[in-house]
Order: sequence, then C-alpha cells, then structure tokens
Amino acid sequence: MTLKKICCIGAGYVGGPTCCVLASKCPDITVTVVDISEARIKQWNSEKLPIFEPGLDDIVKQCRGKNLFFSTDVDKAIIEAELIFISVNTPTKTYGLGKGRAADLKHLESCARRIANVAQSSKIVVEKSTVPVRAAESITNILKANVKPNVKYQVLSNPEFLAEGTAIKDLCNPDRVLIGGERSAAGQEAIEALCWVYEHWVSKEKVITMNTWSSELSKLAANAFLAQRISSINAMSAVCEATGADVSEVSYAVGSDTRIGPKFLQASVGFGGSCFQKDVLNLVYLCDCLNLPECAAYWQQVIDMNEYQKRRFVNRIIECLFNTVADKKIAMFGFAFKKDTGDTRESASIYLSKYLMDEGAQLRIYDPKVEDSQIMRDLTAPNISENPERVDKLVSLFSDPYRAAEGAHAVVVCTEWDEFKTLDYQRIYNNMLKPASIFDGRMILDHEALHDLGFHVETIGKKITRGKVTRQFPSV
Ligand SMILES: NC(=O)C1=CN([C@@H]2O[C@H](COP(=O)(O)OP(=O)(O)OC[C@H]3O[C@@H](n4cnc5c(N)ncnc54)[C@H](O)[C@@H]3O)[C@@H](O)[C@H]2O)C=CC1
Ligand SMILES: O=C(O)[C@H]1O[C@H](OP(=O)(O)OP(=O)(O)OC[C@H]2O[C@@H](n3ccc(=O)[nH]c3=O)[C@H](O)[C@@H]2O)[C@H](O)[C@@H](O)[C@@H]1O
Repeated sequence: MTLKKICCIGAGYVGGPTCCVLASKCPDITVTVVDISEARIKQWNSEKLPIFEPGLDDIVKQCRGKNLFFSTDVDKAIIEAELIFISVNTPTKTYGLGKGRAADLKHLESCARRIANVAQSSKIVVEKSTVPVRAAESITNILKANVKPNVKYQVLSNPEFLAEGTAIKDLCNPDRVLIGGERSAAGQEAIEALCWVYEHWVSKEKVITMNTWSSELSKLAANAFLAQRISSINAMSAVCEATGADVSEVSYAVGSDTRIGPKFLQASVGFGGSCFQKDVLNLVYLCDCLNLPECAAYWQQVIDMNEYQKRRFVNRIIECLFNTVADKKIAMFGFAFKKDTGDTRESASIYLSKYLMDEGAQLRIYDPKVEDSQIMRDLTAPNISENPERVDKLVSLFSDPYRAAEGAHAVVVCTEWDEFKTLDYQRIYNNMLKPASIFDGRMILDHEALHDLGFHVETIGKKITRGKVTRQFPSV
C-alpha cells in the first residue's frame, strides 16, 4: 500500500519536526500539519518558527509550500488524508482522578472524536503522542462507535523517541522506529503502509513491529529507563560529595562497562523537560492501577531522587552564601531544560528559581534562546508563585550574561549551553561582589581555573580544591 496524503494533528515539538523530516524524505507524499492554535500555525508559516531546533529552519524552507503545509483547517486535512498522526500534548492531569500522575488524554480523545465526525473514507490513525497502555483501544472504541458506512479504521501505535535539541538528527537517523498494531490482516496492512513511509529513509532492520500494547508500554519504559539512569548517577553524586570521590570519574568508570554504556550518565542539577517526569508518573499510576504497588514505588523513586537533587543543590547555594540569600543578587545562567532548545517545560531552572525566590533572592536570569515572556510565565505559574508581583520585584531578565552577573554575589549555571564554557570569567569575577561564588549545576566549566581566578566554586558530585589536577573525562 502506498500513501499520497498524510496529516498530523498537533504542530508542537513532535508534530512539527517529525512532519518536516517526513516531507523532506518523502517528496511523493503531501504532509499537512494542523493545529487548533492559530498563533502556532501562523508562526510555522512565518520566518520565525515557533520552536528552536538546530537544522529545522533549513528543512522548512526546503519543503514548505511544496509538499509540506501548516494549517488550522483540521477537518479538511482529516478528510483528505489516508493516514493521520495524532501528535497532541498528553500532560499530567492537574484535576480529578489520577491528578498529578495520570496522563490527561482529553486532547487525544477530542482528536479521535473529530476524526470520527468528519472522515468520509477509511483512515489509518497513528498514535504518536505518548500515552498509557491501551489508549489505542479507547481511540478505536470512539472511532468504531461513530463509524459511517464504507469507512474503516486501523489504529497504530508509533511512539516518538526524538530528543529536543537533536530532533532533526534523531529523526533522520533513528535508533529504531516502533510500530504497534492489531494482529489481523487489516492490522498488518496498516502496519505495512506505515513501514513503507519510514522505509523512504530508515533501513528495514530498524523498523520494529509488535503488538499495540507492547509498543505503547515500550515508550514509557524507554523514558523511565533513561530517567532512572540520571537519577542513579545523581544519587551517586551525593555520595561523591560526601566521600571525596568525583562523579565524572565514577560515571566514566561505570559507563566503560559495555554492559552499562556511557550515555545518560551525566550528573546534573536534575532532569527537566516535558516528558521524563510526566511519563514516569504515568507509569507509576499505571502500576498502582494494576495493583502493583512495589513496581509503582520503585519508579516513584526516580522522581523523588530528581526532586532531592534540585533541593540539595539549592541548599548548597544557600549554605555557601552564609546561610542566607535574602536580597542577594544571583545570576542564573540558562533557563531552558537543556542546551539547544528554547523549551522550558519542567526545566530544573524553574524550581531552582522558585526555591531561591522563596528565600528572598534577587534573580538575574539570562538564557540565549528562551523568550523573556516565557520565563515570566513559568515563574508566575500558580504552582511556582502565589504572588506574581513579588516575582516581578525579585526577577530581572538580561540579554547579556556579563550584565546579568554584574554586582552579583553568585553565578549559578543551570543549563549546559556551550557559550557558557567560553565566557570571560575574569571579567565576570571583576564585576561581581566579593567573595564571588559560582555554582556549576552542569559540570561544564573549568573549575580549577575558576578557583584560581578567585571564585569560590561548587559543582555537582565533587569538591573543588586549588591546584588539584583532575583528568577530564569525556561526557556523553
Ligand atoms: N517534546 C518532545 O520532545 C517529545 C514529546 N513526545 C510526546 O508527543 C506528544 C506531543 O508533545 P509536544 O509536541 O511536545 O507537545 P506540544 O504541546 O508542543 O504540541 C501539541 C500541540 O497539539 C495541539 N493540540 C492539542 N489539542 C489539539 C486538537 N484537538 N486539535 C488540534 N491540535 C491540538 C496544541 O495546540 C499543541 O500545539 C506528547 O504526548 C509527548 O509526550 C514524544 C517524544 C518527544
Ligand atoms: O519522550 C520524550 O519527550 C523524549 O524525552 C527525552 O528527550 P528530551 O527530554 O527532549 O531530552 P534529553 O536529552 O533526554 O534530556 C532530558 C533531561 O535530562 C537531562 N540529562 C540528560 C542526560 C544526562 O546524562 N543527564 C541529564 O541530566 C537533560 O539536561 C534534560 O534536562 C528522551 O531522551 C527522548 O528519547 C524522548 O523521546
């Protein structure tokens, strides 16, 4: 089966880049990305795209208006497409049953209802959003309960594994593509149609097919395993600080075992991003619902350790600044949840800022990609601050890291942007209050050199001492 028209509902961090790469690799397919947000679609059709992702601009320029279209006309795109990706957000529920843990599937359900209402021909519906196990069954039930004559549906699970900041690279050269479907002739035909799309650029061995529930669960499992590695190394970082071991050395030694591998063993101020916490909580909730409390408690620890790491780091800042940060100026370098993205969802910086604001610190924030309005939205969100006017008083935003650090008591590196490695720290030191402290929450700076400039230096997972020669271990 070959396909001519594909539509994707949801023009976000996944739907946008995924469809851009799909359009560039499949010139024989017309790809239309639709969204209910007019503002987002307007940006996709403008010079300034709604998301920053290395390499994305070039692909959009190459395909937009040829076989790649962005539109708010959801119904038209559904009617015309043979295959529909659902790529809408599935955040943690903030109300009702499962509040704070379960995934909120209201957007997914609304897409299923819309497809059922407007479709006039058979469709393959592909769940690309991350969902709890058996969500495809709910989609199928909604579609089948509203089915029209001569319209048939097949629902597939095709979770996305891209990471922000490397999305284009990940999409062009994925480790694997996962497709789950129904074990029936019609199910197999739908699976083959989606395989055909991916095989335009992904080799056959990398396209893995399986049953729908395994595919849905594999996505949650993959994120849980990745998050667990970070929490494990972060737990080790606390042991390192208490013993004189160096977490980079421990990470290198542990990761050199080919059974363990070196990736995702970088200790940090805690993981952020829209998915790790959401998906692990989703798994915890699933385990609880399945009456597997020991499994739920096991995965909950991954989240608890992440929370502990953020708290621990802030407590150290406060301790080192003579047990009070009230009215002290603290320059925060980086607000995005990782480098090479402007995304701040669940960024550790938000929580570090919150805890420091709770102590009355004056924050001076700089990030090369995050919009000022986004920072203020994050810091005035109801779960972060009950008093937006206080946030206004405590927070200043800067477009230059040197200005942010001027007159500050401390610099805190929250995001591992490359540019922070090459700043003129002598200049920064000269313009700070003394003693000048630097807290490297990402372990990216040359700590001994900073120490020699006169800074009091603190980082994750090791004690900094003057003149100590440490081997630099490659981080992954
Ligand atoms: N952000 C990431 O790096 C990754 C995200 N995922 C998963 O992909 C899904 C989407 O995530 P993001 O793209 O980050 O979310 P996002 O919030 O950036 O984008 C979702 C888009 O869907 C739109 N939308 C919501 N309901 C709609 C409806 N009924 N009709 C049309 N449009 C609608 C929203 O307006 C929004 O623009 C989530 O389930 C997430 O867990 C999976 C892998 C990576
Ligand atoms: O489902 C998703 O949304 C995606 O979640 C993550 O991707 P992403 O959150 O974009 O970025 P990561 O590179 O995984 O980083 C997540 C967080 O962990 C932190 N991290 C990462 C690696 C590490 O060794 N240490 C560490 O603290 C990062 O700084 C960041 O805050 C996964 O890597 C993707 O495979 C997955 O598709």
